[in-house]
Amino acid sequence: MTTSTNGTFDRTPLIAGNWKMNMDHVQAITLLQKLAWTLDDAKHDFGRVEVAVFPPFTDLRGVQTLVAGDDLPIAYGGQDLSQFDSGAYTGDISGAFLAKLACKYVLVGHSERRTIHGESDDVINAKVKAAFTHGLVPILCVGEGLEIRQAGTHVEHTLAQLRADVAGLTAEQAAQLVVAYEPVWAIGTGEVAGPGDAQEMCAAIRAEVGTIFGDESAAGARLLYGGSVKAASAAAILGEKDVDGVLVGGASLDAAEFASIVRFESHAAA
Ligand SMILES: O=C[C@H](O)COP(=O)(O)O
Repeated sequence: MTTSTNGTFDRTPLIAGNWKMNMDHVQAITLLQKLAWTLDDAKHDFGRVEVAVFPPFTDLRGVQTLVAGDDLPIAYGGQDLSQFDSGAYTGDISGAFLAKLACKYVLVGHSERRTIHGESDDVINAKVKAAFTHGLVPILCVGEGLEIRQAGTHVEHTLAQLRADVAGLTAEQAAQLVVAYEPVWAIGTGEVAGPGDAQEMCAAIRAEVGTIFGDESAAGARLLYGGSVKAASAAAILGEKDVDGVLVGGASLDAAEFASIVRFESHAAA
């Protein structure tokens, strides 16, 4: 199966910016406007390389208003959702609320949710299903910690997470899924997994999706790499054939840096 060869992509690349717990609702508007202007100046072709941002929940209404008002071709989504639809779940956010705000995507199972909030694969599996129930595309995050990487069992570990998190999906849902491989040891540390590491895992994930759901799902699912991605490191990672995009944390808070990650990919694809 071919994915990206000489700049031709079988799947639309996705460059996603996870703002984490940064940017209040006022700062969010400034950042998004700057990003939109920078990409507009660069004549970015959004049909060729998709751009999405993941602001905190409190920013989403403002983001929706700006995107709709200025007709911005930038997608957005929540950083998490509840596995439940509604009810007595203090502090949680329903996928229905995200859908009502015209979110396209939602992050599920980010390593910070797994470690800080103790989310299990069962919960993450329920959240992936809840996303589909509400018409959101889940960006499922998987990846190993440093000890597992050092033990050399990172592929096995990550595929076990994947299997648990996608259990019970249909082949059609799996074909729409986005999976972000984020080695925990590379998140916010400045340590970037090499392009070869990203490709190794993305190829393994694609093969596993094929084994579970069939070839069509494997060909449709988009696989991202995340972990200390900067403009300087993005191009080489995005040049790997099974890597369909990047999930960017820190560097997405700087409009110019994030835009150059997006633009480099656009140029590579041209
Ligand atoms: O969701 C994004 C990842 O956690 C990567 O974050 P980072 O680019 O700051 O390392």
